[in-house]
Amino acid sequence: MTAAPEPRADAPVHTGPDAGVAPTLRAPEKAAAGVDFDVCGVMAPKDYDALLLASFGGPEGQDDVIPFLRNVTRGRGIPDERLEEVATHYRANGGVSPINAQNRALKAAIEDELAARGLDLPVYWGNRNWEPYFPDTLERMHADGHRRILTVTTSAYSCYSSCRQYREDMGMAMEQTGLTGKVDLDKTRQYFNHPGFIEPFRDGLRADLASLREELGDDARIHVLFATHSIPTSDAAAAGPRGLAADLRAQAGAEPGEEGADVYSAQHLDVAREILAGVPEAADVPWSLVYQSRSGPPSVPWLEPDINDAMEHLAGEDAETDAQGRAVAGFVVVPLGFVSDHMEVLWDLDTEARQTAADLGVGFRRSPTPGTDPRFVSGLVDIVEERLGRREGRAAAGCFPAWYDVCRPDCCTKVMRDGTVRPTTSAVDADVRGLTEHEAGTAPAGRTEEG
Ligand SMILES: CC1=C(CCC(=O)O)c2cc3nc(cc4[nH]c(cc5[nH]c(cc1n2)c(C)c5CCC(=O)O)c(CCC(=O)O)c4C)C(CCC(=O)O)=C3C
Ligand SMILES: [Fe+2]
Repeated sequence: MTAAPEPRADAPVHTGPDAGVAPTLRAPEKAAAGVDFDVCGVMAPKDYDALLLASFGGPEGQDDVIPFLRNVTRGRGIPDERLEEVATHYRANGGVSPINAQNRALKAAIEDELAARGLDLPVYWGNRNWEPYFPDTLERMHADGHRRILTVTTSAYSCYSSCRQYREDMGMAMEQTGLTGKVDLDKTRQYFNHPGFIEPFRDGLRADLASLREELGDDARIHVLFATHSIPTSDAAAAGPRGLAADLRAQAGAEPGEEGADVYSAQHLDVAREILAGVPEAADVPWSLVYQSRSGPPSVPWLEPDINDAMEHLAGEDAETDAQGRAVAGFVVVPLGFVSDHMEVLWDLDTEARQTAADLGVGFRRSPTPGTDPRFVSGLVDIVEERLGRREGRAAAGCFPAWYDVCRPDCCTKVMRDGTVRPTTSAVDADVRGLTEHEAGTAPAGRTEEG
């Protein structure tokens, strides 16, 4: 048995939206004519005939909880004790995840926005882990006559769980339903850096800082925690297209394993800075990027520090005071990793982290996620309009350009425990294995890869 590594409790502390070394992506190369994507991952506009809102899914009652958790963790070796533990989060809420109601509301908001723009594009909803499942939704869409489907997911960043796993589950659903080759199934770009995703967080941070200052006094030391989902460090290292993490490390001077040395944490740091750049009231407030909702065996390293460990480190008995001799008096938590206030937010932040703050005797605020904020909804529809060829330019804030419509070679790869690589949609992996990136641009999009 190898001992599990000590969890890291401290997070690098930053002040202000200091840009650091801005990473840039490789200069785009243009693909050969006649293909519908180029090496930069921009897909030529298509006349899509339906939208698929793709999400995680969640249980609708106590009887659904364990079957849902088995779906989520199938084949990934999450210990039963962890499932029982996570089940209690859902059980405390009547066995109901808030995520389905949130997705119904988001779907309705997208429909309204499409209608307001005169776009006649029916919206369907499907999930990875609960009803309505992808295969059922895709069969329905096909039966309703749709052949060119554009998917919008409720996941903003790049990593296996937030991007590729969606594409794989859609690829599996296409094979399972026999729709491969009969239906075009594309996916919108990851939108972590779209202004419509970022702006709502600014309002939340501004309001929560003000309210915490009102409670604690203007001189109180406040620390902002930008919280996202932890992932295995191996997933973080593999996030984004092949080679990009190495480019980032070279440009940012970060060592492997350090914050910003992988695409996942670099995207989050950049969004944190962009949120701060729009909140002058937070200019002098120290902040950190922290992680939540770790699972999996302790022997497998995940991104750290955990939010609770970081709070303890920053505000516990052994914490250091600042130059004015002040201890941390309160935390504002900005859940920048999430799209809606689902169970991971309600439990891990509003229940656990809030309790940690209470135990430490410090103030606590948790800012809202974008949810159905009109700016967020409008941003998603802007991205849809990009893909329909109805919109010039691809809005993107911060130091990364607009992300890829078509995932780049080896993007967020994960080899399954049984050694297989699963089919995907919206990617070029199979086509470029063993080829140069440029040659990849001549291969047809959407082919499946064999393990
Ligand atoms: C990056 C990321 C996001 C953010 C991006 C996005 O939003 O997509 C996310 C979202 C979510 N994660 C969710 C729930 C769960 N995630 C789990 C497990 C895992 N998540 C992972 C990563 C992520 N997860 C990983 C690497 C695992 C372990 C391996 C695996 O099994 O893949 C487990 C299993 C039990 C456990 O926690 O160990 C559950 C129940 C819900 C639904 C909440 C609700 O019901 O309201 C949502 C939106
Ligand atoms: Fe990806």
